[in-house]
Amino acid sequence: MTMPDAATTGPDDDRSVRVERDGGVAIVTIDRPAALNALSASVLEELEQVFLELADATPALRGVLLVGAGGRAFVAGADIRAISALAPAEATQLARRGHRAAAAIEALPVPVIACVDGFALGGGLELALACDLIFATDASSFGQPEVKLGLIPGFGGTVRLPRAVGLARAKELIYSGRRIGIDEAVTAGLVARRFADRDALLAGARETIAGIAVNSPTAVGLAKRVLVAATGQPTDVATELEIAGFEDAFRTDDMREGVAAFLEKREPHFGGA
Ligand SMILES: CCCCCCCCCCCCC[C@H](O)CC(=O)SCCNC(=O)CCNC(=O)[C@H](O)C(C)(C)COP(=O)(O)OP(=O)(O)OC[C@H]1O[C@@H](n2cnc3c(N)ncnc32)[C@H](O)[C@@H]1OP(=O)(O)O
Repeated sequence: MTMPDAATTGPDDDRSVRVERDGGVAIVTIDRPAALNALSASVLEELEQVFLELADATPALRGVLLVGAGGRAFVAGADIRAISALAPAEATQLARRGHRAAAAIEALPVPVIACVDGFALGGGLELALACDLIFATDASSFGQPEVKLGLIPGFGGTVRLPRAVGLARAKELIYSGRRIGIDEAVTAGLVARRFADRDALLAGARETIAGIAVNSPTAVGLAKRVLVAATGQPTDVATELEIAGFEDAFRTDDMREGVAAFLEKREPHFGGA
């Protein structure tokens, strides 16, 4: 898939996942508003491909905003119509496809911000949890309602939701399947920043990426690699992962530049190598 820029995507574009580049920021839009951006097999495949290809755009790429089209939902879950036709083995295959898309997001060495405006449910919340940060508008709601369909989360919710909100709250949300609003989502630590509306949300997400982009791209990428790999691991395993990342930082030109700039009392100029 070639990486289209804003000029090559338009209303008649049949992609379910669109990518627009704006300087160092990529905006990835899931565009199935008639189904509240529900995740189909092709959306999952496109998401994985998009994020794998964005890896080739670094270090010029400094951050990604993941958004849902239509103004009512980020993503309202896996496509229930499609799920109804699945055999168990097919469901497993598609869940693995979803996990691959999440892995591609976590492997991208730049911050990915899920910009939620509306519903983030089931696979939609799980997709947001694979991102580095969840920012949301006051109109947003979140939940893992799979048990209401006789299912369980199949896209990492039982792995990442406890890490975000703690095991007890994750259990209550997954067992009850209830939706929570923005107040509870912020209190629970699920949402990092809230905004009055979509414009403020996207502006705030860009501001956060700009604030990170002044730092060494290699250091930010190494920090993400360690945080993704180490979280949830036993302490001895996690500390070894951090030590390996710390050692890798000493092999970078950015580290030399950062230390030299401090000692020479000047601003660093990081090349991302
Ligand atoms: C072969 C392809 C397979 C693709 C599937 C991929 C599976 C693998 C992916 C990884 C595994 C994911 C595992 C995940 O954990 C499982 C799930 O996500 S299960 C789904 C969880 N989500 C939900 O249960 C939410 C369902 N939606 C609702 O509850 C409501 O729609 C709402 C969000 C509360 C909004 O309600 P309303 O405002 O009343 O709006 P409508 O209900 O009328 O919705 C408008 C329109 O959108 C359609 N729609 C909404 N959600 C989905 C959905 N999840 N899948 C498909 N379609 C959806 C809804 O049917 C309406 O359409 P219309 O009737 O107008 O045609």
